[in-house]
Amino acid sequence: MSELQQQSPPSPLRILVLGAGGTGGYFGGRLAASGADLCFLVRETRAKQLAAQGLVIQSPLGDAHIPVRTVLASDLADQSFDLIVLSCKAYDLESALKAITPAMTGDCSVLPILNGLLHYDLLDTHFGRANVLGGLCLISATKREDGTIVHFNGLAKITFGVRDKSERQAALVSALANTCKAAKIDHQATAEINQELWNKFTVLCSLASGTCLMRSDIASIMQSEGGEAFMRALYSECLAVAKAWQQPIPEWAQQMALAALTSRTERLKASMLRDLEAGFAVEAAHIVGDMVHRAQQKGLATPLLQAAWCHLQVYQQARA
Ligand SMILES: NC(=O)C1=CN([C@@H]2O[C@H](COP(=O)(O)OP(=O)(O)OC[C@H]3O[C@@H](n4cnc5c(N)ncnc54)[C@H](OP(=O)(O)O)[C@@H]3O)[C@@H](O)[C@H]2O)C=CC1
Ligand SMILES: CC(C)(CO)C(=O)C(=O)O
Repeated sequence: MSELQQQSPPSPLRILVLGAGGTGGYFGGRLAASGADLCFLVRETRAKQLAAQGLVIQSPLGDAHIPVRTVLASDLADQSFDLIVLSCKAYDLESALKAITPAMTGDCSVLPILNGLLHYDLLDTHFGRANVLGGLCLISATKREDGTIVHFNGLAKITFGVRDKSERQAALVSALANTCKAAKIDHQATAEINQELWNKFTVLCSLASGTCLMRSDIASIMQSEGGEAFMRALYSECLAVAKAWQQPIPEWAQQMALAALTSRTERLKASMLRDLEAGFAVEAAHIVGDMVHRAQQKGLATPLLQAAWCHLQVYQQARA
């Protein structure tokens, strides 16, 4: 546990989770199951589903069937929260921001757990940088059509922290860490969230670009001639972008990333590929497009990322 957890937190934390999908449903469900003061902000179809059957999680870490509280955006105005966890897809950000705005009163802060970085500009503009924590999660999970949250492996970790020094936010981070601890959720309250965000952005962007271009998981890519060199070259392009943006990826994080990106045993694929295989919208602009644009702004050539970005745009055009 980090030094941030030493401070005295507001307790119990009143949490609103926007979205009860793969990530929000999993982590919010685990928190609710432990007795946390938590409510899901959902749309009508999901509200009906959750009212009828509760939140159902299928996971190697334990199946669960949890009665949960929900609220619609139209009924949010009179309720107050300490923390809003934002777990929508990037392409839903505009509607999500509109939905949570009535609840962003008093000392309430927002913790996004989306992949990527671009949403921070939007959130800072809407709610003020001092009210926006940094967050990410490591998990492979999806919401099935029947509403069940299916978690694919044993990894389910959430990482969060204060982006700038702030005692108020440090206390909130500390309270959230305690709440996660009580729910036995693997979590990390970090003083280095900006670095962690770049560590994840670079590995996720490589994984999404590589697995979406090849329409296959990492272990299969490794079986092809040049597959490992391809994944390493993709990651190198992302590392160069991180360095140019003054957030070089530390050696230990590079080693961990490369172990995952070149694993011969893990059938690892990005959630973006799962969405693409299902014919759904993808967060291409938010992840791969953003990395390419950041490279361009620093005068860097990223031919492999560019190929993935073109490929994903073509998918989106065909889908439209
Ligand atoms: N799934 C994974 O394995 C991982 C995903 N991530 C990242 O986490 C983020 C979320 O992904 P994931 O949880 O998979 O996404 P999902 O699509 O599974 O869940 C998002 C949920 O947000 C809800 N939502 C969107 N807009 C609104 C709104 N205006 N009001 C209320 N609810 C809303 C959707 O509701 P509705 O059902 O009504 O559409 C949906 O259920 C993404 O950035 C993703 O890249 C990160 C790590 C792993
Ligand atoms: C890399 C991974 C699986 C880690 O959570 C992820 O974030 C994603 O696929 O979206």
